[in-house]
Amino acid sequence: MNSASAGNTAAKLIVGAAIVDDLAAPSRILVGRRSAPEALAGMWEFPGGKVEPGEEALAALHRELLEELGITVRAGAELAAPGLPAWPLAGTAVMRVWFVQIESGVPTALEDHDELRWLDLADPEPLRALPWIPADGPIVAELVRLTRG
Ligand SMILES: Nc1nc2c([nH]c(=O)n2[C@H]2C[C@H](O)[C@@H](COP(=O)(O)OP(=O)(O)OP(=O)(O)O)O2)c(=O)[nH]1
Repeated sequence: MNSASAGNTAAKLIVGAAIVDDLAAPSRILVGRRSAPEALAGMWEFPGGKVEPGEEALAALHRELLEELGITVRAGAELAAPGLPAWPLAGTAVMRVWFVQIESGVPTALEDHDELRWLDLADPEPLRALPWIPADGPIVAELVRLTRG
């Protein structure tokens, strides 16, 4: 069993994507506003979703991005939680996040989102100011720290 599937046995594993314009020199990120369920509607997130039983984390990320946004991506480094195997979310859920770059497709809100937005990483205030799912706050802070240069 590898570390990705091991993480799935202890807690519900979610995967998310920090979709950047260029993995080598990220200057913009694409974020999504949830349309469902009702409790999360209107909040912004890293597109992604639940890892299915027996599924590898990165395979789940590719599947979710194709289903939700109609894109294929190249995955880069993990946006890791310092000192933790994954970012804690509400309840027992945890999330692993990877930087990805679009390989094909035009991102479109096909399901789970009602708005997608590209935001500048060099001017992170509008990014920070979005009403994120509360658990994502520390992830956004780490994203800004890593990409600000
Ligand atoms: N995708 C995503 N989910 C997040 C983030 N932050 C956060 O707390 N979550 C939570 C919200 C949900 O409770 C859970 C992800 O579930 P989901 O509804 O996106 O999963 P899914 O697409 O597989 O949905 P489904 O099969 O249950 O319909 O993780 C985030 O940044 N991205």
